[in-house]
Amino acid sequence: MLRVKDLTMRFGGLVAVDQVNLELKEQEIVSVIGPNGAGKTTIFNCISGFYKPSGGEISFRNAPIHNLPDYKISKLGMVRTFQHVRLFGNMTVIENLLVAQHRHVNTGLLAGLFATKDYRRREEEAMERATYWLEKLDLIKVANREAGNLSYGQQRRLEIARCMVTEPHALLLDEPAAGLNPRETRDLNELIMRLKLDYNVAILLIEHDMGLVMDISDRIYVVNQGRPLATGTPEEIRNNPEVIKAYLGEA
Ligand SMILES: Nc1ncnc2c1ncn2[C@@H]1O[C@H](COP(=O)(O)OP(=O)(O)OP(=O)(O)O)[C@@H](O)[C@H]1O
Repeated sequence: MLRVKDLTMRFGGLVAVDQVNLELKEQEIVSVIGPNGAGKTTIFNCISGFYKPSGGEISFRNAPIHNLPDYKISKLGMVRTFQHVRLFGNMTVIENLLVAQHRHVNTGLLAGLFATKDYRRREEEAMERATYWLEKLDLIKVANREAGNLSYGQQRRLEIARCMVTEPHALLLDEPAAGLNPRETRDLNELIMRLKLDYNVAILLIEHDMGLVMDISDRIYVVNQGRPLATGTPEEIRNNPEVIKAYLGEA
């Protein structure tokens, strides 16, 4: 579904990502791990169209995407969350989910002005999807609260809901467990598994919580100083001497 070939990203003289290859298949959970500053978020920014890569190729569902801007990539069905929550803090929870869908589906201005039948049907469907995901993510009781007033854990769930209302094929999660307590992390673990199994979403994950990574990943890529270091199953990665050295070297 997603193929990254020889991805390179330079910032001036700094090579933040150096010839990284990566693949995400249907219904897979794949994690990208590595010490701080390894280049993980930069890889995500290139894949999701926030940065234009300096080199390499990225394809999604057999179409090249490395020259596309972020909004076009999300329309193709690949959406992401951010390391630092980015919601519309002054809008209500439900409004955040409706806006996400408006930006995704092109509803013409005229159709909106004249409230055509087709427009009303799409509005209803958007509301149904929003309600469905609020229930799934235990946010229905706060549907009318301003997003900025939610607890941190709720905001992180809302970010995932905001992705899921667009019914994506692939979901990129940037440190979803950061700042969560152990119970919230366990719920997140369960949720990510459900997204894969029940909604057929392929998931690419950046995460520092090794318990979560080892538990849910089908495969793991390790990057160090922008370069690929190892790839394999959780078991293989856990026992890889190069990986152990890279992590211990950091400590
Ligand atoms: N926009 C940018 N301009 C210049 N340098 C950048 C930019 N974004 C990232 N970098 C640099 O690229 C390198 C990789 O950063 P990146 O944020 O991708 O690492 P990371 O693995 O996601 O780190 P962390 O685990 O701390 O989030 C770092 O040296 C960083 O300073």
